[in-house]
Amino acid sequence: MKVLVTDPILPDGIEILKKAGLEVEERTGLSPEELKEAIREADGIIIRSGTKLTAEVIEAAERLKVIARAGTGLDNVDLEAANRKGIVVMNCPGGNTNSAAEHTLAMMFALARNIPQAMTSLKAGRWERKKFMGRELMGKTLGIIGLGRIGSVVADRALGLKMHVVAYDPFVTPEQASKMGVELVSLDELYARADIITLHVPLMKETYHLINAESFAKMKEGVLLINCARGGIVDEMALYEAMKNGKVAGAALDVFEKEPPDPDHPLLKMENFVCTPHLGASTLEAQKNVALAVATQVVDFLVHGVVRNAVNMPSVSAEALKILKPYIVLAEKLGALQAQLAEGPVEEIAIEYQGEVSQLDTEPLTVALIKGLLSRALREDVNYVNAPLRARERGIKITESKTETAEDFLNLIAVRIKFKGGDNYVAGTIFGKTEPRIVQINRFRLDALPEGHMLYIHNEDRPGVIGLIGVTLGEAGLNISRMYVGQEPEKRRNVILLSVDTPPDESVVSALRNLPHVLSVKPLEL
Ligand SMILES: NC(=O)c1ccc[n+]([C@@H]2O[C@H](COP(=O)([O-])OP(=O)(O)OC[C@H]3O[C@@H](n4cnc5c(N)ncnc54)[C@H](O)[C@@H]3O)[C@@H](O)[C@H]2O)c1
Ligand SMILES: O=C(O)[C@H](O)COP(=O)(O)O
Repeated sequence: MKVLVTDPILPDGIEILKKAGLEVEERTGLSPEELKEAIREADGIIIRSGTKLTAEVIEAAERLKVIARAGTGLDNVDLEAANRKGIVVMNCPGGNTNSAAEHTLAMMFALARNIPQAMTSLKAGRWERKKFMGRELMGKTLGIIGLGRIGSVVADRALGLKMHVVAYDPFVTPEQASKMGVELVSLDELYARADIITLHVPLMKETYHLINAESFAKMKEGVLLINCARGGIVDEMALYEAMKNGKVAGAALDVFEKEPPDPDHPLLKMENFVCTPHLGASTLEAQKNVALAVATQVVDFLVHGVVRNAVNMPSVSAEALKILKPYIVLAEKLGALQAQLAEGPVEEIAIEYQGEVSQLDTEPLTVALIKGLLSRALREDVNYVNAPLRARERGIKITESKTETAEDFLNLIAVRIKFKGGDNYVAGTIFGKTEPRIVQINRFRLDALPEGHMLYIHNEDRPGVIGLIGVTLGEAGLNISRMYVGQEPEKRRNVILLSVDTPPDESVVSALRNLPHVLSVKPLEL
């Protein structure tokens, strides 16, 4: 079997692959066309952030079984395309955490003491002691957005520097944060209080341009900004404007929306702009960790059939998978639904398996449910193997119970979650042998296929409301492919679950929210 390696990894990893009898083809710097050609005959591919595995490239693969990322971020892999082709996608989270955190600290010091600018000036023959007046970090407030693996290491080191640390992470509880010595605050409070802001969230739909003109307006005058997470989280043109008008006194980026950035990128011309070419994980230690981990994982999978750190596949035998698959899909969707309905960090998940499903091995279902729930927050860092661990790390209590009969269905998976300030109940079943259905959301009974872009609407049960919703969506060019209505007759209230062909944007959602008798509207992705 052949493994294609399209970004540099250390020879230690290559050795492991070869020793296991795998043929290795190392080809870095390929154009998309060359990549399509090279991937055609590969059984496995090892990448870092330099290789873009788009749907088109993945489609070209004829016998690819595994995509393995020597590192963390998987935003350069089209997961949907890999899922469609049944290709296992795995990463090596953790191996470069320390290096990425240390790079963030290096950026913070560089900004606070103008080190790169002062060095450039001195090398140009100048001696400008007055110009490069710096600031101390001790006593300053560091605002961390994303208190995961890297964010927590940055917090720990910053506390050692005697800084105050505040953080925003909607998926972390105040108790977990305070155990780290960090005060959990809202995003607006972080903007208002932080002298330095650093980003440690994955790049996904929800975090794209998270830092934009509006956010800069809420920040302190003279704030410093660091992004060692992913390009695209910061709107670079908005940053340029904020630096030009003095709101941001300095910024340090290790990552760019387009890598490498165009040479005439306006930020590259700013004196108070510090940058590195995506070096967060570029240390011998981190590269050794990820090279060894990625090669061992690929050998384990291709040679021994063992899956580790996969983000898109449960670890069950092929036989059992046939029976469990529809329930795995349902459980994961119930988890994703609960994650999107929750109004705060999840504290408890109680899962009840009723009827036929209670007789099966429900462990992979519970794991899939937790993965569905946590994927909203952790994306590439949660998989079928580590989902329970990640839930435990976050202090989420999980209970599982089974009853042999289900009142109205042959099988039912019911999930109640408690979050700060409330709880939600959802239940789903499998119709026939394979069709997942959501049959209850809180008090509302319905019969909905959980798939794609959906809108979850609460409304008063009055004539004409459904018509108005249809017209509003129609005027926005959104096609309703399915509609489910659940009723609560005593309170004359409905829930409506709509499937739409394309994701509704914020203007459509707010137009729906403003309709008479509509109580709430939530877009969902299932
Ligand atoms: N510059 C580099 O070379 C380098 C190296 C490693 C990782 N990274 C990047 O850093 C990112 C973070 O890595 P990690 O290992 O800490 O991941 P992680 O999954 O451990 O942590 C991410 C945190 O972000 C939080 N989060 C998710 N959505 C959020 C939102 N909208 N607002 C606030 N918080 C949110 C999650 O709850 C989680 O705690 C990776 O996704 C990767 O893109 C960059
Ligand atoms: O997500 C990661 O692991 C980092 O961004 C490292 O990327 P790299 O492997 O391309 O250095």
